[in-house]
Order: sequence, then C-alpha cells, then structure tokens
Amino acid sequence: MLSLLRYMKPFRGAVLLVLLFTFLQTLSELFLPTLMADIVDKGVVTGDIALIWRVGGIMLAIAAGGVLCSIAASYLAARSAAGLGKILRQNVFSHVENFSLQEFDRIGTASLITRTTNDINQVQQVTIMILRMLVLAPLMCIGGILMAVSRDPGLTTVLLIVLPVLGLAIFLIASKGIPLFKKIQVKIDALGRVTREGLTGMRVIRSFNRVQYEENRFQEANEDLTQVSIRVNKIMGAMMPVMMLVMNMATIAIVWFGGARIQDGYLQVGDLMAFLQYAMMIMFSLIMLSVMFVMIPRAQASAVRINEVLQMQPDIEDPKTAAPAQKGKGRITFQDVTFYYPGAEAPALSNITFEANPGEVTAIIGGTGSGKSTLIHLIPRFYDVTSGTVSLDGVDVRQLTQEQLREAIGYVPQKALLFTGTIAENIRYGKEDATDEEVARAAEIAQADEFISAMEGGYEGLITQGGGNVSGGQKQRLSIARALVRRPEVYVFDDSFSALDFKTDARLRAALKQETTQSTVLIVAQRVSTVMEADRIIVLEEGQIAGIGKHQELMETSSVYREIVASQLSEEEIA
Ligand SMILES: Nc1ncnc2c1ncn2[C@@H]1O[C@H](COP(=O)(O)OP(=O)(O)OP(=O)(O)O)[C@@H](O)[C@H]1O
Repeated sequence: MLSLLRYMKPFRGAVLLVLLFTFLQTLSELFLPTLMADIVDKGVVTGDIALIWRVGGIMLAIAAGGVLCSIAASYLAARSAAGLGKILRQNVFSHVENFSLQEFDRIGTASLITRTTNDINQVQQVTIMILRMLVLAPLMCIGGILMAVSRDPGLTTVLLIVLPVLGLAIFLIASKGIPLFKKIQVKIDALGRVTREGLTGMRVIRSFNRVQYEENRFQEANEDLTQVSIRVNKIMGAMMPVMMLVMNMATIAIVWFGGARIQDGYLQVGDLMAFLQYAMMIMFSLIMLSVMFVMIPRAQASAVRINEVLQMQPDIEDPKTAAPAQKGKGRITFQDVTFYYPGAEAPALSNITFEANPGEVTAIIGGTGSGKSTLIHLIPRFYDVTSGTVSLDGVDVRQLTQEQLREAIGYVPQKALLFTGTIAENIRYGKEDATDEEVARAAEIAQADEFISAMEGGYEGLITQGGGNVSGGQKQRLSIARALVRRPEVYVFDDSFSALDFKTDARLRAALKQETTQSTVLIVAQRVSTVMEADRIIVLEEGQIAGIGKHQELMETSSVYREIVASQLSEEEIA
C-alpha cells in the first residue's frame, strides 16, 4: 500500500491541507466539552447569564469552524484519492499494454480487469479514510485522555479498565475478519472469469445447450462470493453492537462513580459532563482506529495485486541501443530457431531454418498443433525465441525497437478481431492517416468492397462490439484490409483465408499477388489450394520442418506433404 502512495505526489499540497484541516477540526472538538463545563459550572450554577451567552457564542463559533474544517478536509481527501485512482488506473493500463503474451497468459485477462477496476477502487476508498483518520483518531484519543485527566484524574481509573476491554474486543473481531477480506478479492476474480466466458462465449454456449451449465457455474461463483461476504459482514456487524455495549457500560460506570465523586466534593457537574464526552471521544477514536486496521489489510490485499502487475517486467523489451532505423526490403530469416512455451517440457518449435524473401510468397502448412501460429508469432516478437535468431533484413528482431519492427509488418491474426467503430476506422487502424482512396483500395484487394457498399452507411457503417454484426468471412476480409492499408514490407497471414469460400479465396490471392510484388508474404494455411502456388512451402510436423520447397518438389520428396495433399485434393487437382 505504501509503495502505491508514491503516486500521491501530485496531490502533496492537498494532502497537507487535509492534515491541517483535520488537526484544526480535532482541536475544536476537543475544546467544546471544556467550554460546556464552564457554562454549567460557572454560568448555570451561579446564574451568570452573561457568561452563558458569551461562552455559548464562543462554542458556536468554534463548532462552526470545526464543521468548515471537516468539510474542507473531506472534500480535499476525496479529490486526492480520486486523483490517485485515476493515475493508478492509467499506469496499470499503460503498463499492461506493454506486456508480451506471456504476461497475459500468467495473470489472466479477467484478473487484469478486476485489478484495474475493483482493486484500485478499494485502494481509493481506503485512501480517503486514511487521510481523514490518520490525524483525527490518534489526536482525538491522546487529546481526549489528557483532557479527561485534567477534569478528574481519579475518574480516569474507569477508562483504565474499559479501554483494554474495548481493545481486546476489536482485536478478536478484526483478526477473524481480515483474512476473509483477502479471500473476497480472489472470489471476485473467479466471478469475473466466469462472467467473461459466459458472455463472450454466448453463441457456443447456446448451440451446445450449455446455458443451464453456465448458469450453474455462475451461480456457484456468485454463491461463493456471497457466502464469504456474508461471513465478513456478520463478523464486522458484530463489531458495532459490541462497541456500543462497552461504551454504554462505560457511561453507566462514569456516571455512577462520577456521581459519588460530586457528592464527595471532588468534582463538579459540568466537569462530569465534559468527562463523559471525552470518554466517548476516546472510545470513538479507538473504533475509528479499529475500522482503519480492518480496512487497511483489505486495501493491502488489493495493493499487492496492483503492485504485482506494475512490477511485472515485460519479458519482451526494447534493446538499450536499437539498430538504426532503415527502410529495408523485408527479408525474414529464421536461423536454427527453437522455442519453448514457458513451463513446457517439449519445444513447440525446433531447429527451424528458412528464409522468406521480398517478392515471394512463403507458405507454412501442417496439421493442427504443428506449430504454425507459434512460428509466425516469433516474427513480430509476440514471444522471443529460446535459441537461434529471427531476423528482418539481416538484423536480429531483438535488436530493433518493437515499434520499428512492427511498423514493417502487416499482421492478420487467425481470429479476426474488429473494434467498435466504423468500417473505415477499423481499416485505418492499420494506418492512421490513410486517405479515403487508400482505405477503399485496401478493401478492394481484400474483396471487401462489395459487402461494404451493400452495408447500411457503407464505409461509415458501424461495427458493433467485437464485430458481432459482420460474418466471419467479412471480419477476416476487413482485418486483411487493415493490414493491406499500411503497405508494409512483410505480410503475415495466420490462417486468414479459412473463412472464405474457394472463389473469394482465389480472387483475393490473385489481387494480393499484384499488390505484394515487392513484399515478403508469409501465409499460414490449412488448405493445400491456398499454398500450392507459393514460391516456397514449409511443411511443419510437431514443431519441425518436415519438408521445404515448391509444390511439385514436395510432392516428390515429402511424404508428410503428400499425405496432406491426398487428404484434400482429388486426383485431377493433384495432377
Ligand atoms: N500460449 C501457449 N502456451 C503454451 N502452449 C501453447 C500456447 N499456444 C500454443 N501452445 C502449444 O504449442 C503447440 C503449437 O501450437 P500452434 O498454435 O502454433 O499450432 P498451429 O499449427 O498454429 O495449430 P492450428 O492450425 O490448430 O492453429 C501446440 O501443441 C499448443 O498446445
């Protein structure tokens, strides 16, 4: 928690004012009972009306000042805490944006969302409380004790008995509640995960009639969270009545013994009234402190989770001194590349060596799980190689900044992803300053212009969240257009034609061929017809190259390739 407070720096002035105003507010509250005692003992008892008016007026002024200080302190504390929340959310989000896929795999998207929202909220709430109570509670407690002793040291014995009892009760309750607060955050994560899967996977859930199953899963996570929350609240709920009981008993004891002391002439009525108020203040300040001690560990659990994200060093970083920027041709070279996913025992890729040249199409084919996507994920450095090198125009990709590298690449993912916004905005995602002509031309090559024109609004037509209002094939074509509009040196298509019918696939590849005469094109595909005409076909099997060459060569030399071809094409097509 403390380490997060460094983000409070911009609000240093406001925090100092909060402390100052709270200090003044506490002083005013500590002063009021003494004045009241004066009114009773010196005014009411002696019938001095003028003194009652005068001291009453002073009391009113001090009380008003206290209220103003309290309002100002609360306002500034809330503002500073809200500012802290904003800065934290911004920092976490920006930091996460730099994560490689490994860090995402490690923490999980649902947990990252909870940490950016709910956890930061917890810290924000507790910061307000700490700012307000940090000065108020201890000052009120110590000041109250001093003032009480100054009224009647003898009566203070009652407090010596009551306060430890109160402290013990607080300790017992808090020690039961605090561990449960930590549990709550984990349960919120779990609920977030189920909710996310349930909502994003709605189509699959419905088609497999798993609605009831998902509802049960949600109910289980929800019930789990509810039960822990109820347990915490039961324990914390017990806190108030126990405190009130102790406080009421203390009041009775003070009045009882105080009455006796008044009779014996040690104490005046006004003093007893003031003493009672100070005793209340002391006990309230203890309750405030206890609430703080309960809330801080709760926020601490959240702070640890936020810090975990902030301190996580992305595995993939830019080199300290990047290779000089140069506009190359886009030659991609894999030199003896081996790659293990973190924690995996077997490599996903081993000893991969090949070169993909500008003006050529290099296709990668292989069974599912053979490592095709993994291989091309190494080019834009979504992951780094375990050994060997991947280079762009002879420069190791690790020597380039991620921006330099990715600027040279037009990547079309296996699972097409669109953003909420217009069609044109989605295509322009590839090149912010693309002209309308460039956008239209990219769409034309991607065979998307026809369906765009047919859509309501054309290029200004809206894509709903996640691209829900376009078909799978249309989504793929828009994400191809997004890559085409940047006219990069290297095109990487990860199984990006799979949702297209054969005719559209062929038309698109023909248009692409004309567009990419100068570029390096890498195509991952399952269909032989998509790769047959490639200049180089790499056949992958279990992460290794099982053959490399043109279609005809591979038909003669690679049994794996022949098997794939035989499973997809008829005799005439093969011939
Ligand atoms: N994030 C990951 N963490 C751990 N292992 C992974 C991860 N992604 C893929 N793998 C493993 O690496 C291997 C290769 O996966 P990859 O996605 O590269 O296959 P692919 O050839 O592209 O398959 P497909 O054609 O089905 O997309 C698989 O065995 C898979 O289980």
